[in-house]
Amino acid sequence: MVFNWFRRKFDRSGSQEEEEQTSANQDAATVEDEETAEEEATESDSSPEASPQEDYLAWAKAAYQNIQQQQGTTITTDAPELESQVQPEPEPVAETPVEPEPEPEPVTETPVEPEPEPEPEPVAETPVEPEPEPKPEPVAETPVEPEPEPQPEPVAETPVEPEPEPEPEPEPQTETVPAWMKASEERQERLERLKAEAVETPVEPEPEPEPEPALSFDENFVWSAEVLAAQGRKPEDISIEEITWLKKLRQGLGKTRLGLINQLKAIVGQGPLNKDAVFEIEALLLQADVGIEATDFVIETLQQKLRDETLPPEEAIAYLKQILRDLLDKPYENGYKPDFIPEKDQFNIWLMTGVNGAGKTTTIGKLAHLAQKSDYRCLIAAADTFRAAAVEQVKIWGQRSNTDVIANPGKNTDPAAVVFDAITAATARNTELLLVDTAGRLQNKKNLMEELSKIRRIIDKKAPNAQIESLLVLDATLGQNGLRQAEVFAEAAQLSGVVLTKLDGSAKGGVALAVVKQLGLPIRFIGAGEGIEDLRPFSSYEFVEALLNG
Ligand SMILES: Nc1nc2c(ncn2[C@@H]2O[C@H](COP(=O)(O)OP(=O)(O)OP(=O)(O)O)[C@@H](O)[C@H]2O)c(=O)[nH]1
Repeated sequence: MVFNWFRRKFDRSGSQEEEEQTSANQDAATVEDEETAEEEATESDSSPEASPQEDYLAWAKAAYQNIQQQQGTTITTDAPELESQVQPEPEPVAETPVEPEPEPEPVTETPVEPEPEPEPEPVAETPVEPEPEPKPEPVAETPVEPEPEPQPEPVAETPVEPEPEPEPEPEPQTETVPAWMKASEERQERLERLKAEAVETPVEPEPEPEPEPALSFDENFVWSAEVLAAQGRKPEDISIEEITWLKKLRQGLGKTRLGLINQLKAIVGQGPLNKDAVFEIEALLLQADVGIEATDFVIETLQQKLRDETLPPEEAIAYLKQILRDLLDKPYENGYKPDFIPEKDQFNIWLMTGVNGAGKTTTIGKLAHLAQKSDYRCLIAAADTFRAAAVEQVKIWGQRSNTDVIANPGKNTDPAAVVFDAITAATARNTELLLVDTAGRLQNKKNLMEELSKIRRIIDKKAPNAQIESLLVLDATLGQNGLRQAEVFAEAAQLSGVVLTKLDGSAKGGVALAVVKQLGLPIRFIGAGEGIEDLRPFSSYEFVEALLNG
């Protein structure tokens, strides 16, 4: 079954929460009437005072059964066992946190791939032979690396390093680089890119778009179901992809949430905020990289409310959530359209900008995959010609997402020329979404502006009727530093919004609020992992729930 993420329904305002909750309760009751009469469900049905939590639980069960049916009952976990798991409040979730798969990544070997096919085979050979076969030279094949050293895979992000092998330093690699490679900066960059690539390839062997992997009726499932129910969704409309994503989002924001929620609960709900409380909240928010402007705004708004009314902690937190959602949705009041969906049967061009390393290429691959899955005709333009390696990297993601890539094989080609070619190809193929990779590392703002505006000119001339959007890709782990870089892009490109990447495992999830407050841009997509499925459209409701709900 194809699930269209672009057209997925979700509540943006969160303002209908109560209304939706009632409707969720009704839905749950209806399904229970029709479906198997589980004791629990019957209880909540018959009790006119069923707590919202019980209702959500019933709703979650109905959704769970529905997904089971969709999947031909491949899921094993028994619902009864669930009761015991779900009753406890979401508090202790803390353990589940982050690192969805602390795989040790057998990165080292892969880098040499000249054309790392999306197929898992190349990696399959390399890994440590399970059986010490009597074969003569099992190891001999792997080391045939032509150029870069077996290398230390410094890949800063993945601190997983299985075994610090004999070569611990990231430096030695510089020494061992052949002289010809040191010769030019371009070569150095190429080497860097190969290393970066090494991180991605191993992701391959993971089960990718598999829909069935981790579905069990556990606390995460119930949490996800509650989030969906609160947005007015019906149990029969829920897709396993949504549950999988919400779980990932919640786990990804685990670190940030842990740093916030318990302390906040303890502080708010004690009446008007005194000086100490203000300091504490300020420190908590700044620690989560919410930024000064957004932090001030949040505290002021909260303080105002708490001066007017005495709220118990739960209500104070609910109000705080509302403040955060309003802040995240603010750009829609300032001219940015709330829906960010490529128009079907029209030509849409999305320019992807951002500094190298922010996750631009990965995002393009994930977006292409999302577009393919949502039934769009998609094409990628490899217009980051500033770094030769970037083109190869985009091509790999093109293969992974089954999307053609238009590139110019020449060196130092004009990016605008690549865009020109890509538009020609897109027009001939009746493409609906053209994703354009652009250079992130130009020497200065002037160059960047010139290049982006040249690309825009070409697009305007060659595709005057296209719907053009410009997205800035930002690395959440950089927090405030990333924002500084972003300001340059915000000036250079007429941005339509931001893609926030690497939210998984970052304790700086609050940077989303800083992005919106400081740049005035809406967040359009968020990335919470390196896999092709790990990027989804942004929902302020779901984000805030993942940030502050147990
Ligand atoms: N954990 C995590 N890693 C990510 C995410 N998005 C991207 N990455 C990783 O970030 C690293 C850099 O990603 P790229 O897509 O190459 O970034 P880029 O430099 O902007 O792309 P180029 O301009 O082609 O260099 C890679 O190792 C990605 O796997 C994410 O959401 N979560």
